[in-house]
Amino acid sequence: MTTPAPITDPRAPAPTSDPAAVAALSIDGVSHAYGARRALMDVSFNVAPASFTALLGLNGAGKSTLFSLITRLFGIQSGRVGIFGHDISRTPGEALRLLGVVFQQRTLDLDLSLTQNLLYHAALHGIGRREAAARAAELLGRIGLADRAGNKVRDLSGGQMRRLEIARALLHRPRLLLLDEPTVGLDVKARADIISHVRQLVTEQGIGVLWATHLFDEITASDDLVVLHQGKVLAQGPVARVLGEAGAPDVNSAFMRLTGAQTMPGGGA
Ligand SMILES: Nc1ncnc2c1ncn2[C@@H]1O[C@H](COP(=O)(O)OP(=O)(O)OP(=O)(O)O)[C@@H](O)[C@H]1O
Repeated sequence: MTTPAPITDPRAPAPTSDPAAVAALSIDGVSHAYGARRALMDVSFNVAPASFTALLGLNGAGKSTLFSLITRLFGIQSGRVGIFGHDISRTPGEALRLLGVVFQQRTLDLDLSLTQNLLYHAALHGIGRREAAARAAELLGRIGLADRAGNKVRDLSGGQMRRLEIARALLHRPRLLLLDEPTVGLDVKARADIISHVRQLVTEQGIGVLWATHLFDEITASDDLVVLHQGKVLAQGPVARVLGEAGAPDVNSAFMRLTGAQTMPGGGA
């Protein structure tokens, strides 16, 4: 992959005297219920710009529900979600323009080429065809798939499809990227490639990342961590602080102590 150029998007939020003061994502007192089933209870946390925040939780913790609220698939029942200070309920256009998403389920059209998938998505964002073609070519180069541009997506491996989905999520140059368990079903090498690619987006382009996972080994000491369990945030902050507060030597043990779990969500599978 080539070194990406920094993004200079005129639609990025106006700089403030302290840009770090504006969270890439702010979740403030968000609750959600499916009928009588309460999926999220008073969830609050922030994702800083240029940070990698891991949202760690077992199946059913509420991660996908939270993503559905942030992306406005579901209406917000209570609480507030902001993206770079834009309330997603009150100014959704401004907020969503700054957001890129990779959903848990693949959403590529398998019978279209890689380029066609990207151009289709760019058109949905109102990006002109010439500009879209240039961005698509650049992004395919970055994910090492330039030589496959005209191939059908059906012929890609699972890891290559994921990389293409990440490229697609970046086409409109978002400043915040959400990924919902993006390495599920991938082999060890493909997982490592995806994680290192996304970490590069943080360090080289300043993108704020929220990475939902149930796998401890995807989390590193320099990350921010949110532990979500049965719809509640049990701990949050830099990994070192969470470990200190839990009195645990590693994320695995901290998770066990915080949740009282007897079995672990997985560390390497
Ligand atoms: N459409 C729905 N109708 C009713 N209950 C739902 C619905 N979607 C999710 N739930 C419930 O809400 C809770 C949170 O589920 P959610 O899918 O958000 O968790 P998750 O952490 O993303 O887990 P997974 O990784 O398995 O998707 C679970 O108890 C789940 O059964």
